[in-house]
Amino acid sequence: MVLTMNKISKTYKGGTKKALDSFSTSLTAGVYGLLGPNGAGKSTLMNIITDNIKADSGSIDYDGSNIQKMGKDFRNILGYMPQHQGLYDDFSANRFLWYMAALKGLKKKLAKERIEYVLDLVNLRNDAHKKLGSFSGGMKQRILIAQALLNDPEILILDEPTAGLDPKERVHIRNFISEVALNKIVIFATHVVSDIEYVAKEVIFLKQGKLILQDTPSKVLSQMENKVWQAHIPVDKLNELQKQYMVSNIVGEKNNLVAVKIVGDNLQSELDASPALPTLEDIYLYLFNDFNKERRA
Ligand SMILES: Nc1ncnc2c1ncn2[C@@H]1O[C@H](COP(=O)(O)OP(=O)(O)OP(=O)(O)O)[C@@H](O)[C@H]1O
Repeated sequence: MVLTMNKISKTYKGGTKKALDSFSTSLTAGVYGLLGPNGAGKSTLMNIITDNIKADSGSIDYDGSNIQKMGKDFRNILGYMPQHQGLYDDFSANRFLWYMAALKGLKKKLAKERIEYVLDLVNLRNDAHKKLGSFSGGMKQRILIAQALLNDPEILILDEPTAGLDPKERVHIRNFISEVALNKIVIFATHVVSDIEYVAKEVIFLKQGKLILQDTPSKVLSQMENKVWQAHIPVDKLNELQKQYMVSNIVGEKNNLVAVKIVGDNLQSELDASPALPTLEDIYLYLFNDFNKERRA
């Protein structure tokens, strides 16, 4: 089970910059967290893998076969949960899944089995006859993941599956994703770094269409030593500090002091700071904030 992307590039009609710029990687079973700010190219990449849009150049192979040539055979092993999927509010969950199963071309007997299976998997069996319009945000996300799993895909693509969820639902969904990922390639695109910190086998950072870093969370964290610092400063210096540095965390302390976590290069002497343990979120800020660019310039 290997999905290989070879130098994929895409510029939209009328666009001046590349939405994807020679993107290459190789994915095997497990969860890949796809991280990047708005406009980094995440949706473009997912739309190219799912064949919703065509790349200008480059190719994608699955187990050595070109996915364009595989055609329907590739679509049959793909599950996709798009970011903005219109839900049919008047449909019951059950009817929605039957409808999606028909679109995927599942035969009636198999569709019945799979619908029962996915309803159990996402813990919505008892709500299957309720209208989607009455579902909570978390239930809606779960039914959308369920439809992506109807064909038991080998490749599962999830575009912001935890958007708009409360912390409990969020933990529930991500645990569920790591469970189903045991024998699937899962691409999990998100802005919420903490969602993938604990479930991703590898994290892929995408910036302006380019892959800038891909590694296991622990290796990414270890590469970022000496980029995250902590200092204790008087509270009245906080505003000034935030104008000059990327402050990732602030905690009030006694005696008008605040403990701050700051992300950036060589801050030890400048700020009388000591090294702090980085989180993936700190690394995201380091890679995507403009403070470092300005400071390096
Ligand atoms: N249909 C389109 N036509 C023209 N430009 C587009 C189109 N879709 C995306 N773009 C541009 O391509 C670039 C990549 O966009 P893309 O939607 O892939 O990013 P993203 O990482 O998914 O962003 P977000 O997190 O906001 O969903 C952006 O500069 C965007 O403006």
